[in-house]
Amino acid sequence: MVEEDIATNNLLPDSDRKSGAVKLQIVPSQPKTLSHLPHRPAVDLAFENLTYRVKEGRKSNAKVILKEVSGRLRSKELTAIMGPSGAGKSTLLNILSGYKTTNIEGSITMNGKERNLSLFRKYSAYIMQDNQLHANLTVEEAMTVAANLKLSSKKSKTEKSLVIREILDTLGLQDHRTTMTRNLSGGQKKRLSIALELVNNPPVMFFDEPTSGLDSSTCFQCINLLKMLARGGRTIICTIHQPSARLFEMFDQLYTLADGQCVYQGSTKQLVPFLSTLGLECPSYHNPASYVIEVSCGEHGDHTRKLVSGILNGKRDIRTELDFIDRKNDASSALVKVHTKKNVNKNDVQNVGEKFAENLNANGNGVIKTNINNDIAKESTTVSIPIDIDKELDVNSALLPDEMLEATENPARYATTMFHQFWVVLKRTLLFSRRDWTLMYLRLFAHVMVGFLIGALYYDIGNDGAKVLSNLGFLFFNMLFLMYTSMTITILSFPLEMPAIFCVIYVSIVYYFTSQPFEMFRFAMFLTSCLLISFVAQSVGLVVGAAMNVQNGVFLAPVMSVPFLLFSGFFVSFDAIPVYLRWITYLSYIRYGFEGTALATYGYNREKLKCYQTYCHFKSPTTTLEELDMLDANFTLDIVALLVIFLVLRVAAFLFLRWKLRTAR
Ligand SMILES: Nc1ncnc2c1ncn2[C@@H]1O[C@H](COP(=O)(O)OP(=O)(O)OP(=O)(O)O)[C@@H](O)[C@H]1O
Repeated sequence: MVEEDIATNNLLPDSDRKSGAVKLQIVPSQPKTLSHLPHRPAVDLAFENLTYRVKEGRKSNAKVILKEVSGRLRSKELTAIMGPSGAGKSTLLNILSGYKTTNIEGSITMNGKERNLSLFRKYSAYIMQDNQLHANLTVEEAMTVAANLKLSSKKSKTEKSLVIREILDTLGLQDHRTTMTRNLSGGQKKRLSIALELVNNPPVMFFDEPTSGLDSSTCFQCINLLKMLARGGRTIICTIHQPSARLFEMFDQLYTLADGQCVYQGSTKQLVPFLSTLGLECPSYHNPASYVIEVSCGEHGDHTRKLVSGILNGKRDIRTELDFIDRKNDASSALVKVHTKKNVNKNDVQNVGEKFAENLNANGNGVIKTNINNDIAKESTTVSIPIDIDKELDVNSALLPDEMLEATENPARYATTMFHQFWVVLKRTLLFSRRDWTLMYLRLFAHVMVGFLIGALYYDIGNDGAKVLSNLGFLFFNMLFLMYTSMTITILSFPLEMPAIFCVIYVSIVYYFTSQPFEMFRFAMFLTSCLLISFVAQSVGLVVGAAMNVQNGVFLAPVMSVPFLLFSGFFVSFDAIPVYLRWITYLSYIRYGFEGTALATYGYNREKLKCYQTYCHFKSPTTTLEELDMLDANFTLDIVALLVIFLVLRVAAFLFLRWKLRTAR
């Protein structure tokens, strides 16, 4: 990563020293080559008459969030999407990135052709504001997971390590490769988010407020990095809230929205002259970025309509001064030309002015003053930055020339097989489990503690004919304990962890201390029932976690379990349940688990229990099963039922997740 060395005054030329200016030297500290990444074509994006509506309340009420906006985003350029709060920046970014796909009208093209969404998703990355990093992985581990998921499994381990090393070097994270991601600074986290996406070498990268939460120096480094990525041939688009003048001038292009319409599209340098053509003079020493937001907010009067028509709601693109004064071409026909012309050089930024040139006069605005200059960025800042960005940040991005796009148009959607992805994610999950203290040790502690407590409470009752009812209470408690410990943890910490080990430990402790029959097959049956209850309960947690938010889930999952507990056969035997309610017992997974453990302990011709009193009603295990209406029960059926419920719940969890993702779009 680029590092800033603020040189002391004595390193400055005499003139600067006298004026008190501090020079900021940008020193590239790392080699910047990304030559081992997969090759990708450069991608230009264009959108035309984009309208986005959301339904509010009754069907007839549709809120229009984007109103027929057009625009173009080019490779090799760093584009900022700016605008007042609520203007529609995030909405536009979500639509362009393919994150939102419904209720959209208008067209989006990729290198002049209609966008193929699945191809585009492969070629683009969307880095959200809150860095979605896994706290319990080191930088290198996180990168390895990304490389294993995103790079072809044909690539060897060494090749993948080379890619990782190269990216970490370029982004200045090599020294932090063994640091846990939770310990990284804000700027480093942002860089790691970018590094993780770079593995796939996406030619288009979207950033939602990449500078939020960063101090000014880190903001500068972050935007510098984005610029470096753009210079490598990528199309970099980010939303940004009122950047400083210094930051603003680092962007190549600006796309400004106000109230869902485009009020400016063009180079950052042309913003002030353009506004001036409409009679909006940005005062000297005023940040142009602030000024355009102020204008968009209506602080200088209502100019939105004037700006929208001045820029043709994004159909115009102000790249050079010529774009204001060229009256020869008709705007709409010029645009049509761009969209239909087959051999247009999409990356030729120099030609764009011509492509989008149109008659400003149509809007009743005169020729601009060409010498208008807002030089706040140059003169009011005491820190000048002598950086030749194009030279310093020369990144070989491994992007393909345009003509090779055809050859790569139909790549497989994922670089690796589903099984391989599953394996990588499983390994990562196991690693999390090992490292997550609360998840691992607290749960282990809870299971061991409760195991010993139950062992002490029900000590040696399993073979006592006088304590059979207590023993049944113990069997039922097992169901309760395993159900709640497995269920709630998945609602809270989606995705699933491994409840099996804890279940085995707990069951071994309580089985021994409560003196259940010491026969291997009975223990195996007991353990199988308990394990399946854990898995089923965990799946209930997954369904609830996938279907609703944590607050509702934590409340609803236990509440929803109450009927299953009531109909488990412990509180009311099957025959005593009203006929019209009996069907619920067939859905009660607790019933199958309880029945399984009861059969394991009292079924299969177990010999009579010991009796230390004159009369023990439950001396014969058959009597117990008879009282529980389990004489005809079948252990295999219980296991099959639990397996079916488990599978149904897993499928339901998957469907809920898919539904949730779809509705978010
Ligand atoms: N699903 C929705 N239902 C109703 N209104 C919505 C919905 N999504 C977005 N909006 C509205 O659309 C407008 C644009 O929202 P968006 O999040 O794109 O704004 P923004 O420019 O990114 O704002 P900010 O800078 O504050 O994040 C807002 O007024 C918002 O309330």
